[in-house]
Amino acid sequence: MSRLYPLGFLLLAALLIAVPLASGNEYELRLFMLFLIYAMIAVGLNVLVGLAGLVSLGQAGLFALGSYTGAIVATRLGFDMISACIVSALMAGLFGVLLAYPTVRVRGVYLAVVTIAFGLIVENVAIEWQSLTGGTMGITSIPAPNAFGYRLSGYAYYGVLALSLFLAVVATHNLKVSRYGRAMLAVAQSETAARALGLNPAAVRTLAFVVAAVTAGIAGTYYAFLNAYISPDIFTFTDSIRFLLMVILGGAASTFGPLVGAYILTYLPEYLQEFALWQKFAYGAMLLTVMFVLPRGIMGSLGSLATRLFPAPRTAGAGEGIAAEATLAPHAGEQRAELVARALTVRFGGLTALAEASLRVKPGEVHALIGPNGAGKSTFVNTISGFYQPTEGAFELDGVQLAGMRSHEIARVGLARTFQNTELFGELSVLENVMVGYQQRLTYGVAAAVLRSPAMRRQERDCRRAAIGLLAFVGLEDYAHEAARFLPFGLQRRLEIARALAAGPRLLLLDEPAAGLTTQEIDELEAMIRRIAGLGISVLLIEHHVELIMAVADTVTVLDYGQVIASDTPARVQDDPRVIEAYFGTSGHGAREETTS
Ligand SMILES: Nc1ncnc2c1ncn2[C@@H]1O[C@H](COP(=O)(O)OP(=O)(O)OP(=O)(O)O)[C@@H](O)[C@H]1O
Repeated sequence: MSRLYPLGFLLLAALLIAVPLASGNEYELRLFMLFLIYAMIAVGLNVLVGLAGLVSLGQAGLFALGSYTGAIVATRLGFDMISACIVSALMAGLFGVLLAYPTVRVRGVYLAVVTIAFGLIVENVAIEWQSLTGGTMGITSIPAPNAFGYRLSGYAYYGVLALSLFLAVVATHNLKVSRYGRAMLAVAQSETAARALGLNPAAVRTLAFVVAAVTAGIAGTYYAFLNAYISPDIFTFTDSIRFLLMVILGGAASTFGPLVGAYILTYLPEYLQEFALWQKFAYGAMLLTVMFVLPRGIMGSLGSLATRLFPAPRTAGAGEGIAAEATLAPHAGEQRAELVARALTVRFGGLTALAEASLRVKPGEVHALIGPNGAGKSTFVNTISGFYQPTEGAFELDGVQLAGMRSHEIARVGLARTFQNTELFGELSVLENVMVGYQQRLTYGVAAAVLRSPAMRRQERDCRRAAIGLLAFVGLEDYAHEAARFLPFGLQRRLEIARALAAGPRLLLLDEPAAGLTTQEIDELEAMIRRIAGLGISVLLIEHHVELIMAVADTVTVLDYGQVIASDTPARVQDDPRVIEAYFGTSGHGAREETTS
């Protein structure tokens, strides 16, 4: 599929050049320029909706903000169109940050309501703040499009719009295939896993909101200059719905989809005008039909079809990968990590899930944490990885105090984890899942991503090669381009381990990695844990599978009712009467048998 993108960009450029040559009159050209402006909004909104998975129904508010800002600085301060665009981009970007803030607490339908409220507020401010906005009369006599003191002719202005749209499509596409696009997709699919890999969801979502806001703001200023007149009734809630529909109809997350959606939703109402009475009905019915037949939008569905017809090889290119040992050793080999938890207490209301639990994972060892159901193992894991905050107590990794840190900050210190119920990014490929794990080691910025700078390409290449090597390490190189959700369960568990390793941890926390695996898969897991430990990575293993623990653990700590009742070598622990008592309620049985969870 990626081979088709250059062709798509070429086709888009050819179309943008051909249209003004082919358009018969000024009205046609003007309508096409309106489409270019709407397409710009849709392309930016696609980053928010398609990549970050957030729904905004307030885009008309940002469009209005850009329009009014541009119109005000142009009419009152004499700014030319380019300077007006810069001011409105900054203004809209600022509001993008403000709009992103509620996502810390609300998502889905609640976020949609917040964005609707924003759109309504902008509309009302535009009506009520008469001295600035002209109230319902709006702002008239906006100067003709101009740049650097020169007035732009109709065709020159078309050129500016076409170039801006083309650059917006290229920039958002580059963002999509960079670490930022991957981060957005990852956060949208599993925020928990993304945090555990060191991604800050708030920052990722803010970037998506800012991109969507800035493009809408610039489009707004272009609109004001095209129309020479703006008023509040041009930016209604219905427009916000239309912008969102452009993205969904064209194909959310696809590079060219929003253009197709914007084209249809700009021209369709025009074509349907002759059916006066039936116009709205026909419009709605057509949309419904398309969405029913093509649920992933037009370009999204075409993309899926192309992938089915011309499937890419599932496996990664032979010899492309960097050996996992080379990727992991510099981070783990030199300094083996020590985790120390001191008197950790976690209470949920009246229930004490952990009671002054202390534990020390010695540098380079495999340390197993066991205990009957409800003993507090998951609570311990979730606490030291930052998903729960301890009520009391402290814990540190190589002397760095972790208590009070958030999960993504702890991940960045060098602790990576897997999950009891696997938390993969299901829609991403197996390779991309591991590349998200590698994310923290990439250092290029947003500008480098948008421009596809040499540094960005080099780092991406290294990331890809390291990810392929890690897939080979866990035996998944043959599934590199398969969507993660299609992997059998046993392989999903392995993928989670590869992804966690990609983060370059010094301590790897495996939460019941053997649950649901076959005997053969457990044997392979055992070998894998040994190899990981062999690289100098300390491992904390939460497990019920006694045989596995006996085989790989250097130390076993036993929890019961939130308290540590034993911590010793596997052999000593399994003969400890308190442990036998905890597991069987009597000291008469041996604890050698495998327990079940
Ligand atoms: N978020 C939570 N809110 C309230 N109580 C919780 C929460 N998480 C765990 N608990 C309670 O804390 C106690 C310890 O649970 P935890 O899940 O840590 O045990 P576990 O040893 O991991 O059990 P299992 O082997 O079944 O996974 C249980 O009584 C559980 O009900």
